[in-house]
Amino acid sequence: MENMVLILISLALSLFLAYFLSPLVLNESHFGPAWRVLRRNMTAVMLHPSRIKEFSHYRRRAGRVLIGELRRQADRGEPVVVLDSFRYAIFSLLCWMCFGENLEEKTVREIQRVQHDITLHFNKVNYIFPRLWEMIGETRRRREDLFVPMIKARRERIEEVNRRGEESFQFSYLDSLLNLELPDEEGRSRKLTEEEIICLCSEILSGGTDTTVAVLQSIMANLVKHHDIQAWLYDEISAVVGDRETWKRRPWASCPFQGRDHGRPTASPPAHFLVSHSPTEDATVGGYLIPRRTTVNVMVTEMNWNSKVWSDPMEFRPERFLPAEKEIKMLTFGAGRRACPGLGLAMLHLEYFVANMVREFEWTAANREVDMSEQMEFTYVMKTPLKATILPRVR
Ligand code: HEM
Repeated sequence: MENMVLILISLALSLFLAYFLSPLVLNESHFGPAWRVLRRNMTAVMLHPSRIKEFSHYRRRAGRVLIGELRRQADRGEPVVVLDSFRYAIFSLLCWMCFGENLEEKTVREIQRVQHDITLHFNKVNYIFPRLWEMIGETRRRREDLFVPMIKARRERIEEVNRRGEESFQFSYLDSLLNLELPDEEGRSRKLTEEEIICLCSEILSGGTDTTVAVLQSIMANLVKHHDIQAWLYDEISAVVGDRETWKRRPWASCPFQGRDHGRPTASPPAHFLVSHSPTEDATVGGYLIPRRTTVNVMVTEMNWNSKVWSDPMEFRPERFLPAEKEIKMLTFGAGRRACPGLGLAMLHLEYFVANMVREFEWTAANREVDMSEQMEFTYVMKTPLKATILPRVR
């Protein structure tokens, strides 16, 4: 009887979540088999390494914004609290990549507020917030009010570019979505609706911001804590700066960023679980049968904390990721067909921002202890945001 009640409650909760959140996110079940076309568009068009290179001027601009903001805070002679500056820099960069225009700060901040509220609704759903439906409706309207004019303007801009035969036109994710043809059930093709485009742009903004920001803050906290490693990294950066090829030949310079398959130099990744997975056929893993359609939650943090897999798993020891030592023992970005498509971009952004911040400033702790304990928000974040004293380096 008790089991029956639990099953009914779970069912009701699932329907509730599906119904209430569907206006904000669209998943594989919304698109059916056409979802593969979208995934290909994201990995092979938007996030392909050659495309990522094209966004380098946005990266430089975001880097300047971040360093400028940190410098302003440091000039006041007070310790800097870095979280908001990190979040704004990463978010603006993703916004420019998504919408293709150098959006003004005011617009970026408005989009940031809407995206933040969407994330908040996800968290509040856990407590079945009474005004949830009303709030979701309101957030959805605000998001539409912001995104629809940008979509329209972009559509017109593309038409104008085609008419004039302009060549130098900066690609954006939005362009790829406006171009896309999805197969429908009758074998014809269709364009994406405005609502679908909004949700897909929103997905990349929320998927790429809090995750990267959580890792960025944790890397900087570790460099503040381990001054010797920061000094070593500074020497490496100074030796290779401006020379991407040399950087590539000196893999130890990238160690704090944990190579391709990792993502966080501390013991836990920003998501403690992957998104739930489910095998389409019976499978056997490590001698255990996983029946078809079982919900599988992969506890990635447990892997990182496992002392049978890692020696001193809680220690910050970037050298463990030197190529000679490196093995794939983590699933920070997931694996398989639903693995994170933003892996390459996230690693690049982390390298870029950390390298610039270490090159510009010497970082020391503002408090005696850097508290590395975590708490759950959209991702796992530092419970006490990093506060540091930064001194411009004399070059
Ligand atoms: C350090 C940064 C990041 C970490 C640790 C991270 C981690 C993850 C993880 C664990 C998943 C679920 C994978 C699975 O269940 O197998 C995921 C999915 C996803 N990530 Fe990331 N991510 C990061 C950055 C990014 C960036 C920069 C973007 C986009 C620009 C992005 C976009 C996405 C998207 C769209 C999905 C959903 C994929 C799907 O449902 O098929 N992520 N990420």
